Amino acid sequence: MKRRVVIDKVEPLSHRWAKLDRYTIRYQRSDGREDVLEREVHDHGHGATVLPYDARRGTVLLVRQFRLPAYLHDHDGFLIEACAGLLDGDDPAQCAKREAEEELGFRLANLRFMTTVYMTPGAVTERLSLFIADYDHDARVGAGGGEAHEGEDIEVLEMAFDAMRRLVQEGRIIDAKTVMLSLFLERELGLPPL
Ligand SMILES: Nc1nc2c(ncn2[C@@H]2O[C@H](COP(=O)(O)OP(=O)(O)O[C@H]3O[C@H](CO)[C@@H](O)[C@H](O)[C@@H]3O)[C@@H](O)[C@H]2O)c(=O)[nH]1
Ligand SMILES: [Mg+2]
Repeated sequence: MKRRVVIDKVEPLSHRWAKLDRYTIRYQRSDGREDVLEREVHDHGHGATVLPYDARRGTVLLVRQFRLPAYLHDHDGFLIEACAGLLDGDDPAQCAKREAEEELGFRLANLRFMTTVYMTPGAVTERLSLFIADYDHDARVGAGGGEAHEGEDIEVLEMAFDAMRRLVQEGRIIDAKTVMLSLFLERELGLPPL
């Protein structure tokens, strides 16, 4: 069978922290005709994210940090999110555990893989792996907060899972991975709607 996609040209537009390339492709449409398309693709690697849950206290751990892209578009920029990070050579589960220690200051147990999703498939190559895990206060390994020398300034939030669910329902948690993880944990716990 003839290939539907042929990459004719890749032009680097910016190769700094992330890579932005302009691709010229020949794409065979479903009606059989061929289109020549230009698409700009952003590549900063893949990532992992985790929502830790303390079943005894009914609490979750989240982070709040400044996100410039949100600030530029109708938000104060301080998003409430699940802890997350770029893989940096680790596999997704190792990455989730490492980021939990760096950003939250907790060692996680019983990490459960939920799914891997494309966050922005029209423009960004990233695949993000989602996990839920257990934590408790005996597994504290540090203050959290992230890597200050890399410009991270992360506030750790601990709240009742019900409070998190309300923030999602009210549209005050609007980070996609965080909303997804809230729904996964809700399903895992078999909770009725709020
Ligand atoms: N120099 C430079 N550094 C950057 C830039 N953008 C981010 N960084 C730095 O790169 C690091 C990224 O931190 P991580 O904790 O590894 O990732 P994240 O920003 O939390 O992103 C995670 O969640 C995102 C989705 O919400 C994901 O897109 C991402 O892949 C990852 O999983 C931080 O130290 C940040 O300061 C940039 O344009 N330039
Ligand atoms: Mg992070």
